[in-house]
Amino acid sequence: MMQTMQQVVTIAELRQHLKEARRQGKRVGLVPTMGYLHEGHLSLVNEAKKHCEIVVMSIFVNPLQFGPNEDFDRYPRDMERDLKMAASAGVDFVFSPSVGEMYPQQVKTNVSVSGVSEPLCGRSRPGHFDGVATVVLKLFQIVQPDYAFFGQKDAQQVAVVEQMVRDLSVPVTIIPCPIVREADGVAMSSRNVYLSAEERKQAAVLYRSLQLAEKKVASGADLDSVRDEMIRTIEAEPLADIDYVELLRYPDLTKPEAPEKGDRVLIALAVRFGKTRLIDNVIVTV
Ligand SMILES: Nc1ncnc2c1ncn2[C@@H]1O[C@H](COP(=O)(O)OP(=O)(O)OP(=O)(O)O)[C@@H](O)[C@H]1O
Ligand SMILES: CC(C)(CO)[C@@H](O)C(=O)[O-]
Ligand code: BAL
Repeated sequence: MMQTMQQVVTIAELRQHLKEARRQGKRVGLVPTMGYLHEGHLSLVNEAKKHCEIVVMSIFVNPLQFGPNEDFDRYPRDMERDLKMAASAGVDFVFSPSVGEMYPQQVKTNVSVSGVSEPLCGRSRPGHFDGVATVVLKLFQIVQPDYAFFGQKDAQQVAVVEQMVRDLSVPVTIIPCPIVREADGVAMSSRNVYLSAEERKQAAVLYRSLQLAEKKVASGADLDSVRDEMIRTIEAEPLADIDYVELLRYPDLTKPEAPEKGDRVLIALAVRFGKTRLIDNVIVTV
């Protein structure tokens, strides 16, 4: 019989439910999100259901990972809609704590992963990955999942979480999941709702530039010249304002002199359209 989904807002209550599930020998999967769900999030739930009998989705807009001038206050939120979508995707528990439940006192502990947190979004959003690592470790402590599911759209986030799990021997298996895209190639993202019609149209250049680069890198082209060509392609759209375009070895995120056969290269970008900052990437094996 299909179990009905439950929304849980306290750590204590969630722990109680999961203790019972674990006692029955069920595997627990965690899908961490910030809500305002779309097909990208639901693909993580689908994957989780393949591995686990119990799927927990967290919905929490984590203030620790937003800079002072970022969009924490205006981040899109719609819990009613999210609950309906999560239920029809087959989530068992939505964990949606308040900020006060997660952080009842000023947080004095910071989880900081050096190296992989530093380039790309780490450079543009100082402190962001400390906030991510801290909340993800806290969610792991609360849920104690067997598996946790993360989208490759945030490829650097996957690298940071995997490094943290290895370094701290966290007993969880991380499953990275492929990027889900709209028909024109734009990666699904909660922040796409901020885009005007014209910005949304021009945003299709991001995946076009990634596809172009993917082909060139796979056939051994020089990485700096691929980067230059991507920048020219993106800048042809008048509303696109580049934050970064980088090609780095994955998952250590170091700059390869010349990639060797078999190396994985992350081609990553962050581009602003008006006030909206979009990220996207592809990973190519040379
Ligand atoms: N298009 C997508 N395909 C696959 N996974 C995705 C996609 N978009 C988000 N995810 C994953 O869902 C999880 C939760 O992400 P989050 O709630 O921040 O969504 P988001 O759409 O990326 O939001 P944002 O607009 O903040 O970037 C992350 O692991 C993220 O990588
Ligand atoms: C993993 C995460 C839920 C932590 O707040 C967030 O960074 C996200 O949505 O990718
Ligand atoms: N998925 C990324 C979360 C953030 O932008 O803060």
